[in-house]
Amino acid sequence: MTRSTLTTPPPGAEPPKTHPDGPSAGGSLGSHFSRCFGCGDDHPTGLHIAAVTPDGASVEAAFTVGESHQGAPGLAHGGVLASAMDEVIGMSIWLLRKPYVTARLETDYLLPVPVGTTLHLRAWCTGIAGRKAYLEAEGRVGAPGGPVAVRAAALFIEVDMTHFAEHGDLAALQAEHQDYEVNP
Ligand SMILES: CCCCCCCC/C=C\CCCCCCCC(=O)SCCNC(=O)CCNC(=O)[C@H](O)C(C)(C)COP(=O)(O)OP(=O)(O)OC[C@H]1O[C@@H](n2cnc3c(N)ncnc32)[C@H](O)[C@@H]1OP(=O)(O)O
Repeated sequence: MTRSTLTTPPPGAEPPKTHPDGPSAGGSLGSHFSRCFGCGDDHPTGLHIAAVTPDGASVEAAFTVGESHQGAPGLAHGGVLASAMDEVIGMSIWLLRKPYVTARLETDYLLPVPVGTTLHLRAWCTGIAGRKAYLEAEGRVGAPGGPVAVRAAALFIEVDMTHFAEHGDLAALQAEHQDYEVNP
């Protein structure tokens, strides 16, 4: 795939160290926020992506393209597919149990994806350098070994939990992350 230097781990980048509190091999990841567009159960028009980790380090999910995901008639909207990539990549870095946000997301569209297609998504981290995490994802048509329709590479940046409190909805954060303290 075409991947820029900005999403390529630099020399000296380290492999990710998964956190003991994260799910073990074969475990489900769950949603990080009930109203998240990507994974929230309570989002009325969200993607409702539910992922598992086969090995404790990467994530896998199946996402079926629906009527509400169209761009051209009968075909998935590219932005929706990029959202699905962003979500599974975000889920894979959350295995480290440190908060990260997307700084850069590069997406390659290799095949048109008709409504009704199930994309088998996979995401993994290729390296950590300071606050920067380098990640990749792919979406394969119909089966985990099917043809690749979408590929992505991303740069995520580690933030403090105060990022979400200062810029987002503190009450919603505290409601679903009871362990979050404003002044720990
Ligand atoms: C209610 C519950 C919530 C709980 C949450 C729990 C955790 C989450 C769990 C699970 C997630 C599941 C999945 C979620 C969904 C997917 C994730 C998203 O979509 S996130 C939303 C979109 N992204 C943003 O809104 C970021 C907006 N941008 C920013 O806030 C800042 O720009 C930020 C934090 C990315 C960087 O700002 P700075 O001030 O902290 O740091 P600086 O110095 O600017 O950058 C640090 C380094 O990174 C490079 N950098 C930054 N942005 C870059 C870019 N776009 N391209 C290349 N390099 C970049 C810089 O050049 C710098 O590098 P040098 O240290 O100098 O080498």
